[in-house]
Amino acid sequence: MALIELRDVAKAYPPRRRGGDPVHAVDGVTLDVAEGEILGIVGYSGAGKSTLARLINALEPATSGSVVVAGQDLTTLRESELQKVRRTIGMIFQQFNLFHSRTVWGNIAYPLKVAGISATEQQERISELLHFVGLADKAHQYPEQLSGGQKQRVGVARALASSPRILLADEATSALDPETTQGVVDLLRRVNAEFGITIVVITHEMEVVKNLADRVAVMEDGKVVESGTTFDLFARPAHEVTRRFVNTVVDDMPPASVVEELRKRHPGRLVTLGFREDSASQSQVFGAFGEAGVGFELVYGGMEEVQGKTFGNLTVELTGGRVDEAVRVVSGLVEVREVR
Ligand SMILES: Nc1ncnc2c1ncn2[C@@H]1O[C@H](COP(=O)(O)OP(=O)(O)OP(=O)(O)O)[C@@H](O)[C@H]1O
Repeated sequence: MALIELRDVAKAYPPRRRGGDPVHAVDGVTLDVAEGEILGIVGYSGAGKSTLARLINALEPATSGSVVVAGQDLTTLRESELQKVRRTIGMIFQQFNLFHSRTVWGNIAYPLKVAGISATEQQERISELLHFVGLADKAHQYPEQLSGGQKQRVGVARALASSPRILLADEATSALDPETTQGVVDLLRRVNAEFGITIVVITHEMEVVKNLADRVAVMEDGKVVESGTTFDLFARPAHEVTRRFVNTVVDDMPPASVVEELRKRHPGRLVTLGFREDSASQSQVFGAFGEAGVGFELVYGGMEEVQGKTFGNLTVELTGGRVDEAVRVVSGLVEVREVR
């Protein structure tokens, strides 16, 4: 059984104006998150990602459908039972949400105090967590003395303090620069690998999804429009929204503005070759061009690695030789699209 099971879940808010329509923030979502998995939830602003997170961590009730976390159907639980479920879920946020008047130590101690953990145990746990997130030397500093990346590390340590089974990260890296983001992504991978904690990452940053998630669900207008393994989604995005997200980090065909520039320098035939893990290799494809006496030059695109598998879209200029015959042969090996 999955650790999180959403079945036809909907959340509607009252109309914004009197006489208006209700806002369907989440609209019929069915989704499973397996124990130990890292799921990315991607979508533009207003797609319903944060609302879905609030349904999973029992901060709000669903309007309809069922939300089952660790075998418990949240829609049937009393408040005291919901509180227990909330304790199994840690959260980290875009703005870190640290207590500014408490030190790093005090921030991490807070959930432990609330849970009534003894002072000795608190000491031990906090010191362990500080080492884990690499902030042992910052215990007595205040959040304002820390960088964004360090603040988020405190956020992670505080979320882990109560030993959750699930960590929900809501745009947790969106306020950080790319290098710091990668540091937090690496930390979250360790959280998952070393403690087996299931992670749900809500983000609009595809670089984060690419480097962190096992599986991805793409949301639009409150619905999951596409889901699959991270590799499949990146290598073969089916829905328009997915394609737009994937194209922020993976080159597809060159866009019109680039084609115009390419044409000035490359008068030959331009084709985009789509390499996938189960298609032919680059040496087979370029060998076929060579055999037909066709010259080729790479002019746009590149190869990507996702989940340890490579794929990519390479646009090449073909010149001379038996080009039609070569393109026919290569079409049987990889996906070939003409650039016009
Ligand atoms: N408490 C609320 N009351 C009324 N409408 C809400 C409430 N919370 C969210 N909404 C609406 O529900 C829709 C989905 O919002 P949500 O915040 O879940 O989207 P999101 O994908 O997380 O976007 P963002 O990244 O901008 O937060 C939006 O139209 C939003 O205005």
